[in-house]
Amino acid sequence: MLKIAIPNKGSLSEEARALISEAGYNCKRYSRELKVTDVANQVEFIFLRPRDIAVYVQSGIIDLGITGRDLAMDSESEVDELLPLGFGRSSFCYAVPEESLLTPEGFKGKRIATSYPGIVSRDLKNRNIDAKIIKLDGAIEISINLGVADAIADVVQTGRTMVEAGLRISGEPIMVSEGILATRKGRGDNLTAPEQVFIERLKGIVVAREYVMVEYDVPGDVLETACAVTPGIEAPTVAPLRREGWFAVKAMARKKELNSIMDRLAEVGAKGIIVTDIRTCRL
Ligand SMILES: Nc1ncnc2c1ncn2[C@@H]1O[C@H](COP(=O)(O)OP(=O)(O)OP(=O)(O)O)[C@@H](O)[C@H]1O
Ligand SMILES: O=P(O)(O)OC[C@H]1O[C@H](OP(=O)(O)OP(=O)(O)O)[C@H](O)[C@@H]1O
Ligand SMILES: [Mg+2]
Repeated sequence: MLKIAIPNKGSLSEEARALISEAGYNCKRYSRELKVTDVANQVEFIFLRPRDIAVYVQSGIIDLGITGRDLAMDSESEVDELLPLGFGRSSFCYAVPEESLLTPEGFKGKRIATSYPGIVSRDLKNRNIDAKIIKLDGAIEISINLGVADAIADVVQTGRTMVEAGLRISGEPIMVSEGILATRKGRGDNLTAPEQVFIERLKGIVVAREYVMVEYDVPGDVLETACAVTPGIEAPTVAPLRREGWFAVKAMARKKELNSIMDRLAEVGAKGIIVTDIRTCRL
């Protein structure tokens, strides 16, 4: 039976379960079960600490796992990223007190607090800087205030926690992260049929979340201009309207470009522009 690990708590947990349910699998926990078996799909979902998932995946005990790219990197496990999942997006950054001029280049001999010692020690090594890493479990932002560190390295999403702690980001982000689907290193070209089905279903949803379906009516003389605004994936669908010289156009478009696309369509004379979400897709 296919064994898939899901974070049992933390930022990735809820979205991972929602994605898997949307893909037609049953991973519903009623209380604190460590495993849920989806008999119909022959999959065993195992609930693990997100930080441990890459370690299990590397060993081959678990076939596939959802974790954070930063957590996988920190654990120094030998895993391959099969699919970025589009949630749990964050940057991993150094920060120092707002008034401090300290930059990562000046970290020699300083104390850096983090819960990601693997990432930080590797980064400091790349920079050829000898600093002391203080390993803490959480609430990293307060550590400078409490006097145990001179700088920190932590996850930044909105940046609110850092600002509230009176800190500012120092230097470029060390890495950007999001939830990922991982497998043991080198297995990527050698996946079983049930694993491929699982990946394709997840990919369908992850891609669909980035796109919308745009439909509109347009007069023939500006059809080409409008199609250039919504080229779709292959090409837009164009059908004649029951109105002389008018056409209906339908195409997928990137969600983040949507408002500018609508502005441009309206400008060229498109009417009845309708946008709908796509739940899942196979491109
Ligand atoms: N505020 C956040 N927004 C988005 N992603 C986040 C956020 N905080 C942590 N992450 C991501 O979630 C993963 C860490 O999950 P983990 O469960 O270990 O920490 P957590 O969400 O801080 O949970 P907890 O602190 O409750 O243990 C990492 O991949 C990290 O980049
Ligand atoms: O940039 P922001 O939007 O403020 O989010 C980032 C914060 O969120 C997480 O903390 P969490 O709430 O999980 O607490 P923790 O530090 O104890 O892990 C992370 O460790 C940062 O502290
Ligand atoms: Mg946390």
